[in-house]
Amino acid sequence: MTTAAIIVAAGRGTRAGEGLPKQWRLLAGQPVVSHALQAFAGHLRVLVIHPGDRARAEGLPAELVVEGGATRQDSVRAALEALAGRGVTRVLIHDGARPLVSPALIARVLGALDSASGAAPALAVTDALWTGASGQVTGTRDRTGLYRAQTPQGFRYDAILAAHRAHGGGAADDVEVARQMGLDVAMVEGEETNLKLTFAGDFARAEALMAKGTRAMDVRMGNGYDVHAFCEGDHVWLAGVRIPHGRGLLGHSDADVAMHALTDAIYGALSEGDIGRHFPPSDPQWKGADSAIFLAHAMGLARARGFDLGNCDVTIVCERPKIGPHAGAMQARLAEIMGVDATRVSVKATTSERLGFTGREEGIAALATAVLLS
Ligand SMILES: Nc1ccn([C@@H]2O[C@H](COP(=O)(O)OP(=O)(O)OP(=O)(O)O)[C@@H](O)[C@H]2O)c(=O)n1
Ligand SMILES: C[C@](O)(CO)[C@H](O)COP(=O)(O)O
Repeated sequence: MTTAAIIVAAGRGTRAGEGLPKQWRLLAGQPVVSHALQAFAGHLRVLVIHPGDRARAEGLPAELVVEGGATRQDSVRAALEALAGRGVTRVLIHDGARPLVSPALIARVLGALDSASGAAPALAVTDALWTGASGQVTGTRDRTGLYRAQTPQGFRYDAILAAHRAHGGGAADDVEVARQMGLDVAMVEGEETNLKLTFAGDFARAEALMAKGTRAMDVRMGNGYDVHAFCEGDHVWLAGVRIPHGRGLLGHSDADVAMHALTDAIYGALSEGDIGRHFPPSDPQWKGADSAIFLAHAMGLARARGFDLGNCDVTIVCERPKIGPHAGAMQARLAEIMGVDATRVSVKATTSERLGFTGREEGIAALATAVLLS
């Protein structure tokens, strides 16, 4: 299942006043939209920009950059069209001007999408509602059943693309577009901290929230250890990299001992047992399997629970093959599978000074530690 995250950032931010459009101003040292993009790491991120902002978008963490249109709705439509034919099944549509969206909120929307064609966060209106004119209160309104809509708004991709194509324009958000097409949209609990930067004064509030951390951070740590024996062969797979070697490694899957240790560390951090629980060695379908499947599954479980990888550290114990020349490629491959920046991944190696089974070159061992943050 491929989930795309569309981050709309093609507006001009006129209500926020003079200067750079709000999504390009700095918040905690980074452009506002960069915070929003980072929150969706691991998904196929589409950044929608104004045609004049190409240079500003360079180097931002987005897999696709698309030019938006005159309205928010046009911008979303441009991104949905750009995703056609890419195998996307679900899409999360988020304002680039909401930099404080949390992993837990994203997980709630995705969770609700499992049983609905649309899902979006909202907060019940808690203040009294008035009408007013010329600085005077002119009336009151019943607030029962009224909600403030937030993003990300999540949908089945085909359904929301069809809804946008059929819509005549003028919708405030994608829930309105979806509902006009008869799609059901489930509501999940929004967050006060998930504010949309709209007026100049909102920046100070967002900066303060960032400085103190918007919520208690949940930190989980796990470790993993694995061993595979050498057998006949001409290569080994280690941390997703194929290394020519005079022997192979024995295992039900591709016997990637380093990837298995890391996968177990993530399962450990989630109290989810180990690879054997999720991919039993007795099941023939995993014979010769690419261990990337296991690592991607563990990270998928983590994200479904609102966690992302803080960092991980893998140590491979062997006399040979020499790991140093391959460590960079291993780091890059593990990061790619987990959908994180390579700076969060460390791969190193040690010999055991010719002692024990690794010293006698009977097999390879690997240890890993992973920290998950929510
Ligand atoms: N043509 C547009 C208009 C808006 N947006 C994006 O939609 C989000 C929510 O819109 P809003 O807060 O209204 O942003 P602006 O339109 O930029 O603000 P303003 O109305 O003050 O000009 C923002 O991330 C904005 O960049 C967009 O991608 N394309
Ligand atoms: C989509 C939205 O963020 C939902 O609250 C909002 O409608 C977009 O901002 P705007 O100020 O209405 O353009």
